Amino acid sequence: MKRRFYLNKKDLEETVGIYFNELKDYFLKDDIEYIKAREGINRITALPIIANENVPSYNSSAMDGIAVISKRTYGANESNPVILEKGKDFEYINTGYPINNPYDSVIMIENIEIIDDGHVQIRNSVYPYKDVRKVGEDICKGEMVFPRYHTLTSSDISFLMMAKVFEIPVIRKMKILLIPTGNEIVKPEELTEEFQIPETNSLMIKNYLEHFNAVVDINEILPDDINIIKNIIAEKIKEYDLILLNAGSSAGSKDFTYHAINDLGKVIIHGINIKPGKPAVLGIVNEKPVIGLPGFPVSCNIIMEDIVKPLILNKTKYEIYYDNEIIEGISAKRIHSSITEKEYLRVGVGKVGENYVAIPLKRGAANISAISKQDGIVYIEKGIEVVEDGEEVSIHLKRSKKLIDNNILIIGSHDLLLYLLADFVKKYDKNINIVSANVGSLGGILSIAKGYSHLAGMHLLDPETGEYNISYIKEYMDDFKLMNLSYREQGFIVQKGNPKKIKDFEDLTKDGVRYINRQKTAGTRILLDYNLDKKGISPKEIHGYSDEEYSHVNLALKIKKDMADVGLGIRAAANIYNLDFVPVALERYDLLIQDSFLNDKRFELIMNIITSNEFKEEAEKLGGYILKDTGKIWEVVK
Ligand SMILES: Nc1nc2c(c(=O)[nH]1)N[C@H]1C(S)=C(S)[C@@H](COP(=O)(O)OP(=O)(O)OC[C@H]3O[C@@H](n4cnc5c(N)ncnc54)[C@H](O)[C@@H]3O)O[C@H]1N2
Ligand code: MOO
Repeated sequence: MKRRFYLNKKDLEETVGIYFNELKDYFLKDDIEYIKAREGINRITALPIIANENVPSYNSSAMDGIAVISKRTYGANESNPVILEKGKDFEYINTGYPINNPYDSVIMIENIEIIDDGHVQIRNSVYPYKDVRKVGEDICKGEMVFPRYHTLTSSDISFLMMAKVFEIPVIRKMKILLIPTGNEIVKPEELTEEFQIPETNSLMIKNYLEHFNAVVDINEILPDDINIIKNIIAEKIKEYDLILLNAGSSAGSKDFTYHAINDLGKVIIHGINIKPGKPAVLGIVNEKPVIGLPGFPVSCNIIMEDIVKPLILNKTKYEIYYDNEIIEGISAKRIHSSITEKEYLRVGVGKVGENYVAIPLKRGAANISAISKQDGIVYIEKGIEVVEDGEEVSIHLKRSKKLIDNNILIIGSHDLLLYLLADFVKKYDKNINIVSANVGSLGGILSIAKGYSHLAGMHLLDPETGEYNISYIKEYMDDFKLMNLSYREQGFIVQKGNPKKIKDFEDLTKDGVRYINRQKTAGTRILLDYNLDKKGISPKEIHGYSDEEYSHVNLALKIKKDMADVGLGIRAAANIYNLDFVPVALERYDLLIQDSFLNDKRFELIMNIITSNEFKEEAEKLGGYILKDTGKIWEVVK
């Protein structure tokens, strides 16, 4: 056999690029298996995971104290206490207990004065749902718990249990076969001669790769016989996802790795410009990778770290979490904190222009979703009452900075297509996460103007022109680019069969109709107020006008749970709960784009996704979406 010289060595990055490109189809094909969610630690979701239950599943008390009817507490203050009667105005409850009609709020036991067995007195009024964990606060049934390619952590597993997801599709663990070769190589425990070499690499390789969730089998040691080596590769490649040969990668008279691989398949690269590690052989047999690792342990280890590890991460979409880096960033929100305690604020993080931006996640002690979403923690020290928006903060990262640099921040109005987009983005680049925050359309404009987000969703109707969004944005920005995501149907979300016969805005004022509203910064709220104004209806005439929810899905859930009869929202949210829907408007939902993001590769990816037929088909399945202008861009200059 001819000796093999490997003179045309390439740089490492180029090598990995060429090799991984040849393995494109191998990486694209996911091997999926279904497992018990409770056994899912460290596994990677293979498809989006949808919640089967609301978390929490009922309105529950967040404190020990009394359940009250908030209205009956109004007017209470230091000099004018209000007396409440047990059974009529309040009931004693503990943390976690359900809050049932007619009660809608909780007062902590510390804040009440007990008069006698049947009466208490309070000196502070409470608003509705104070210290109540509302049903679906963490996640609503039908919402996405995780997109595909999410590596499950310990808290994620508990979150899945709460959302009643008991079986999950995950990426099958990679099966790797390691074949030690060499006449002089023997098991360390069986050494008899001085010139024999203990076979120590395989343990190093196996123990290292198991960190990344791989299952590694060690073959018996093969002699330097090309036919024996070839036969084993040909047989085992049917069963394994990757074969590693050790050693025989260089130019010795018995170095058969190159020939064995090339005879059975194809060697893509032999020789890399690194030291140690240069003689590595990177090949493909049966469309699967077969790699010749150099024999010396350090050389072998370098190829493991720089080629085999990224290969496993690419194939299985496994994400490595780190939690030790501290970076400086700015807060995207004004945050009030307790002066007497140090607060651990969980945040999503992204890099917008030159700044790292920290977006506060849900703060409640019960909001497990915030652990799943956290990129880092900002500690707000004792004695600090307020962190201003834009103020510098130190962020203690919980995920690797390299991945956080890829995060796309979308702040603004809530829309279900953003979940779909998050999953598609993962599908095409597992290293990109979408971090979204729901602050309403107006909040979205501000987040772009202040440099806190890459994209912002909005749907703001200008009643004077009938145009969407542009006139509102102009109040804050002179030059900007706006892109259409979709048109969507807005309307009255009502109980199945529309028992209260809601057809128009006038019907909201009818006796016995309980309305549920959206928060003031929401485009949907503006749509309501615009219509009320046009029809001369005063908000006071609408029962429940001051009850607010922060998303379409949470609003629909309240109607499903019979906590309200009607609310304004999108058709897709009504569909999730099989509620009825009375269309009111077809509105334009756009994404405002941060300047520095326009020429970003990630923006190109988003464009490619949303204009694809695959995305459109999935979007239309949700109901109420029309994607005729999706991807269209409006450019506004002063
Ligand atoms: N004429 C040339 N000779 C060599 C070159 C070269 O460019 N021209 N490259 C050198 C470099 S660099 C390296 S690295 C080694 C790699 O050699 P191989 O991958 O072919 O490995 P072997 O020759 O079969 O073994 C070398 C050495 O590795 C240790 N070894 C092998 N298997 C194991 C194992 N399972 N456990 C522990 N240790 C192992 C052992 O010490 C072997 O002697 O080639 C240079 N030669
Ligand atoms: O390149 Mo070798 O891997 O120096 O020992």
